[in-house]
Amino acid sequence: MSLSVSGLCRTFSHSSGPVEVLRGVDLSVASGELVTLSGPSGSGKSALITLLCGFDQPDSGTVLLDGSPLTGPPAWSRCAVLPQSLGLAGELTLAENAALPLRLSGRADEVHLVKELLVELGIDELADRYPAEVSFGQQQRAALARAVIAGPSVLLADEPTAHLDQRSAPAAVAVLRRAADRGAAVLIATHHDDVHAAADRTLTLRDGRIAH
Ligand SMILES: Nc1ncnc2c1ncn2[C@@H]1O[C@H](COP(=O)(O)OP(=O)(O)OP(=O)(O)O)[C@@H](O)[C@H]1O
Repeated sequence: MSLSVSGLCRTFSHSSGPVEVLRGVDLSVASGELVTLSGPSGSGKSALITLLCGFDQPDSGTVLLDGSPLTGPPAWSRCAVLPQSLGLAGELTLAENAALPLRLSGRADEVHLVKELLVELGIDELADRYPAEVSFGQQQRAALARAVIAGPSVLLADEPTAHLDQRSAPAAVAVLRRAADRGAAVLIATHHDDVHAAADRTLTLRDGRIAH
């Protein structure tokens, strides 16, 4: 599975008038590739990720998942996302949140994978706590576990190490890298050099387009 984007445009309306944030974004990420997306704050990285996972619709342009046009949020096993807002379910524990993609896709027999992943990310002792009972960085690692647990074909992550310290960030980067090594097309918006260092390529978003 690969991700291919062409001519993606998105303008937001503000009281001061329309703001053209994405002005013809073209990019592709192949299966097995980890690509990082850099760009100044406010350049549209999050807006782009939100379009790529089908949470928002572009004004024009196309998103292809393995050649098929994206028309709305795809199945989690096809395209998983770690959004900046995390979006954990507050009524589920961290372990239940991480296990959700497996349960929703009829793979409850694989929930043992959750424990391994939470150990690797250093949050296994918090497995039975609810999101409101842990720090934002701990929630972020649970959201990362949920994003990778079902082995998605396309993995999108928005600032996945933004709230992690130097002790916990390397494990998160290793989990993202392994997802690519297992065949996912991985696109990560980040400001962090340690994430860029794990990438096969880095793209820069500037003035609404991928800079060349
Ligand atoms: N839903 C929205 N409605 C209106 N404006 C929006 C919306 N989403 C994003 N924007 C605007 O689009 C621009 C890009 O925002 P975005 O969050 O994508 O930037 P970013 O590159 O991810 O920034 P950062 O690195 O700070 O996270 C900003 O000017 C923002 O105000």
